This record gives sequence, structure tokens and C-alpha cells, in this order.
Amino acid sequence: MKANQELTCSDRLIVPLDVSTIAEAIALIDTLPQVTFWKVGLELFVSTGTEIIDLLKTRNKRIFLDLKFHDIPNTVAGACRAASRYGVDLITVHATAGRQALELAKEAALAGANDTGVTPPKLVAITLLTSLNSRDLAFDLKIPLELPEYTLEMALLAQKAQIDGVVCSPQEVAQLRSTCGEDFIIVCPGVRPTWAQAGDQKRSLTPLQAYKAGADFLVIGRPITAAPDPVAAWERICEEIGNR
Ligand SMILES: O=C(O)c1cc(=O)[nH]c(=O)n1[C@@H]1O[C@H](COP(=O)(O)O)[C@@H](O)[C@H]1O
Repeated sequence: MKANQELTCSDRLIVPLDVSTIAEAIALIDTLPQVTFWKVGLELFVSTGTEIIDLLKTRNKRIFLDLKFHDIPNTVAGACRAASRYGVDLITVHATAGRQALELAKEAALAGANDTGVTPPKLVAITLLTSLNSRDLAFDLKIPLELPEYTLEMALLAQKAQIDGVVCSPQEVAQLRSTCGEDFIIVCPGVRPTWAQAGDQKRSLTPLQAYKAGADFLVIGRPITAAPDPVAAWERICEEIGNR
């Protein structure tokens, strides 16, 4: 990675291709040529398979393959090995898959990249989805910890298992950054400019707040992709974070 101060807005912002067809994905990629880092999530990958990966590669884009693996260790490892053969930049696993799954995921990612001679992806663990709040954690998931403590425990578990970083809400970034250190990758979805709708995101902060708290990457979807003018929305966000 480049030193922090040299990073530009397109190095920091990851935009999800949350659509279900190649045609819609191409339309978004063409609308936003300034985006260099795209996220391929469950909806698009399940719909198109590797076609979208090949397309992004021919356009020299960076790829966050966000399939959020969560299964028994053997299955998580197999999936990580397969995903890593594509030569993508980032992949996700759920921290709650547990320590053994995380450890095997890391080994498998290295093996998968080695299979095809590509650079291994960075592995990031989901701490707690940004669509959940303290109430959901306590009353639905029955987790008897305060939310910041829980996300910290998940991050520490991932770090002990040699995972490269985490996905967390902007509200937890400062704490995770100070505990897990500067080299731990922190990816933040759930980012909302003041002028955008929250939608299903429950633990948001603005792009500038998330960036200042220490996030390496901001994942921002609908505030850009569903805006009447996506390019203007992108530029407004870049201005808000000072084009850093
Ligand atoms: O792993 C993710 O990227 C992710 C984790 C999380 O906790 N919350 C979350 O919103 N995401 C993803 O980040 C994107 C957020 O999109 P918007 O809510 O439209 O900005 C979606 O593609 C989600 O799948």
C-alpha cells in the first residue's frame, strides 16, 4: 500500500456493485470511471459467477470479493483457497466462524494464490454487521457483551488467527485502530454522508468521521450508486474527506 498521505480518494473508497446482472454492473462501472476499487458481493457473484471478476480485471480495477464465508473450518478454507485463485485484492470471512476457521482461511488464501501464481488477497473478518445495533446484539443474538467490547473481541480473535484486518462500523474504528495497531486493515461500510438516507445501516458515521477515526477503506454504496447523479455524489464525498 502507498503511504497514507499519498492516497487519493479513489484509493480509499470502495464502491459495491450491488446489482444482479453484468449489464447493470457495466453501466455502473462506465458511469463511474474514477472508481478504481469495486466490491463484488453475494448478489452479483451468485448471479454472474466469475464473469464479473474477469471483466473487472480486463479493466484493471481492484476487486473486493465480499462473499462473507461463514462455515466449518474445512469448508471456509476450501472457499478461501478457491476465491484466492482469482487474484482478487480483498476477501471476507465472518470472525464468528471461529479461530480454527480463521487460521485455516489464512493458510488457504496463501495456497490458493500460489496455485495460480497471483498475489494473495488480504483477508478481512466481519466483526458485527453494520445493520445490527446494541439492541439486536442483546435481544436477538443474546450476546451478553456491550457492542464495542464484542466487536473488539472479534477483531482480536481475527488478529490472533493472522487475519489481515476487519470489517467494522465507523463507530468502532477508533477503538480497533488503537488496540490492533496501524498495520491492521480496517474496512468500513455503514458510511453515510449527512445528505444520504441511512437505509438498513444502523451504526453509521459520515465519510470524514470514518476516515479521521482511522479507517483504511470506506465502502460506500447507495449514497453514490442510487444518487440521481452518481459522479456528483462521488465528488461531493471526495471533497468532504478533503480529496485524501
Ligand atoms: O462486508 C461488507 O462489505 C459489509 C459488511 C457490513 O457489516 N455491512 C455492510 O454494509 N457491508 C457491505 O457494504 C455495502 C454497503 O452498501 P451501502 O449501504 O449501500 O452503502 C453493502 O455491499 C454491504 O454488503
